[in-house]
Amino acid sequence: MWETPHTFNPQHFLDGDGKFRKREAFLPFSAGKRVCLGEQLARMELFLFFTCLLQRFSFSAPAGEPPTLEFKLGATLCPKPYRLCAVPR
Ligand code: HEM
Repeated sequence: MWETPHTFNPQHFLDGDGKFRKREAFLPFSAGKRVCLGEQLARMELFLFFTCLLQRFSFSAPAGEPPTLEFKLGATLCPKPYRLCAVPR
């Protein structure tokens, strides 16, 4: 389904021209009868939340602490604790 499932790879969502492409395998809000009723609200909130943050801060990994895709297994796959630098722009 995903070309490189264990790697951070934005190309999963980009076509040959670098434009966004929708992938049927991406189902954060589920599908069918039990699809999330709050999807549209959540999408608007996420857009506003991350736009505000990205307009105000530059984010980066602390020196010598590269980001990792390791996770804790539970009801969902939860990222392990990590540190992030948020520098006002
Ligand atoms: C990033 C935010 C959200 C994600 C990733 C998300 C994801 C999901 C998923 C995967 C389901 C299906 C669960 C299942 O299969 O049983 C679900 C169901 C549901 N979600 Fe969300 N959700 C989000 C935000 C919201 C918000 C903001 C609301 C309401 C204001 C909401 C209301 C609901 C309701 C009512 C259901 C049950 C639908 C049903 O079973 O008929 N969700 N959500």
